[in-house]
Amino acid sequence: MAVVASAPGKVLMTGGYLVLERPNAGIVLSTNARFYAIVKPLYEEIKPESWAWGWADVKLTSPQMARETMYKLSLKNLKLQSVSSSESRNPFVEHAVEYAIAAAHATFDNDKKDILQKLLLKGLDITILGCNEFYSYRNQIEMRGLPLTPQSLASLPPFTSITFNAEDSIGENRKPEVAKTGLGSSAAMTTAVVASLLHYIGVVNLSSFSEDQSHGRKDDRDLDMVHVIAQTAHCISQGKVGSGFDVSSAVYGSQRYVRFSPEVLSSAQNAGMATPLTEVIDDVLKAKWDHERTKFSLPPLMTLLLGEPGSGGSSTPSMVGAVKKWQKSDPQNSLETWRKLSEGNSALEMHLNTLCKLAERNYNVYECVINYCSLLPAEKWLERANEPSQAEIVRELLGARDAMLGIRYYMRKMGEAAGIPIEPESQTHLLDTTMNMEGVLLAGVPGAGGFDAVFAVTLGASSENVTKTWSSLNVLAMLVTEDPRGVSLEVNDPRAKEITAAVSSIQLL
Ligand SMILES: Nc1ncnc2c1ncn2[C@@H]1O[C@H](COP(=O)(O)OP(=O)(O)O)[C@@H](O)[C@H]1O
Ligand SMILES: C[C@@](O)(CCOP(=O)(O)OP(=O)(O)O)CC(=O)O
Repeated sequence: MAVVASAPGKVLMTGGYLVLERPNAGIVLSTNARFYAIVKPLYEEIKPESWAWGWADVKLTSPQMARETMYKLSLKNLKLQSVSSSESRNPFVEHAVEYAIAAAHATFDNDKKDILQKLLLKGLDITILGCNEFYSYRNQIEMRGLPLTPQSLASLPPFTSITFNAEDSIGENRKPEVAKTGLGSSAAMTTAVVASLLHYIGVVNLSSFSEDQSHGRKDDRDLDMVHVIAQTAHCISQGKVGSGFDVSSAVYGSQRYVRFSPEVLSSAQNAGMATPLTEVIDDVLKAKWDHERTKFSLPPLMTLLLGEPGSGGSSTPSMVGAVKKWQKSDPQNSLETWRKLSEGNSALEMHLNTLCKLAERNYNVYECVINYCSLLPAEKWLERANEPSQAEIVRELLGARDAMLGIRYYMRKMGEAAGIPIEPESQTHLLDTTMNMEGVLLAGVPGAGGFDAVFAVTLGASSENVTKTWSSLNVLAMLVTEDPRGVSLEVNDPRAKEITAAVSSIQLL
């Protein structure tokens, strides 16, 4: 029957660029924006001619891109061949399918391989769906004459069609193919496809990673398999080995992340056309995956907000290229800037962790401080503390703010030196204004920076006012919140659930 799995999008709060090099850490928050993959057989019965030819049919549907692609999967070498036009191809999903099936071959005994063969001969029908939050709908909202508010976003049907950026604006340093918000759609998409397929063919059992059973999980071995296959597929499809924080958070959820050594992927990168895929995946599975993942979540009563200033996103690979070029051309200054950034990242992490501990130690005092700070601008926070335990919490809040200001300063510096807009002036203005609003702890450009959505962390109930002020500043507050869950097995096709949710949210407006 149909298997539906989902994986979340992310916000890299600290560690942009630095996380590309071990042992620098990045703090990544996973979000409620999820990518879904639905896998089911194409045919009820095995088609007799498939037996003879050793090919299985694979159909990939992306309703939001109005794309439907047919492939033939060779059961001999496990490679996919498209029988549709080349522009509708999706390398992320193609690699996800090939590697997931190769993982089965690398781990199954002969009996299981026979069962797999029969299952594949029924064909694979794969549908991929990304939540609206992954994509920019500003243009549609403006065109429909709706206000730039989260309520307007909520009125869009779930899994709305994606806007493509104009062709003449795509390319180096400019805009990506689709108008995206920067939540990591390709990583979440690849992970969701790998998870649903590995579960469908029986390589993993994700039943304990469904929403209602997520407390009783025993170990992460099945997730580790999803991670290795999704990470390999994502890197090979992108043609580059990034830090992998986006795939890691798509698999495991919010975390503090230190990257894997790129060598673990060398056999996949160096594989020639003739290298058997099973061999490649066997090597990758046996490689020494040395990434580190530690639990991380925002302290209580803090809310992650994302605001879309409206320029259709930035192209990350070209920004990474520029930073690497600058590191080579000016090793001394770049090292110094990275050192400062690394200090700022550690300081922010430390203050947030301390705040979690203080909340645990005395929740009442913590709640009281957060509530009064949520009504005041930061410079008034300490004035209001009337006992040492309150002042202790405020000092941590102010420490987190200062660390963020330092991070922003050095990120801007790095952008200027590398000649790329990591925190462009328009974003600086928006972030400064946001950080001066009542109840805002911090704000910044996530990940690689640029013109993607900005993030803010707000205290208590202040997020509502921030959202309103953003709207008056022409910034669209997105319907994104932190959700620490990683991969999840879903009970239903999300379109059924989303319709119910959309109807109730319209009734609320
Ligand atoms: N719903 C979708 N259907 C098919 N492909 C998608 C979908 N969403 C995203 N993609 C693919 O992912 C790419 C965007 O990935 P990427 O550039 O990594 O952006 P992001 O920052 O969101 O990860 C798109 O160009 C497209 O190829
Ligand atoms: C520069 C980076 O460290 C962070 C990029 O983070 P983003 O969150 O901006 O990523 P995209 O989803 O690709 O836009 C590169 C990396 O870590 O791989």
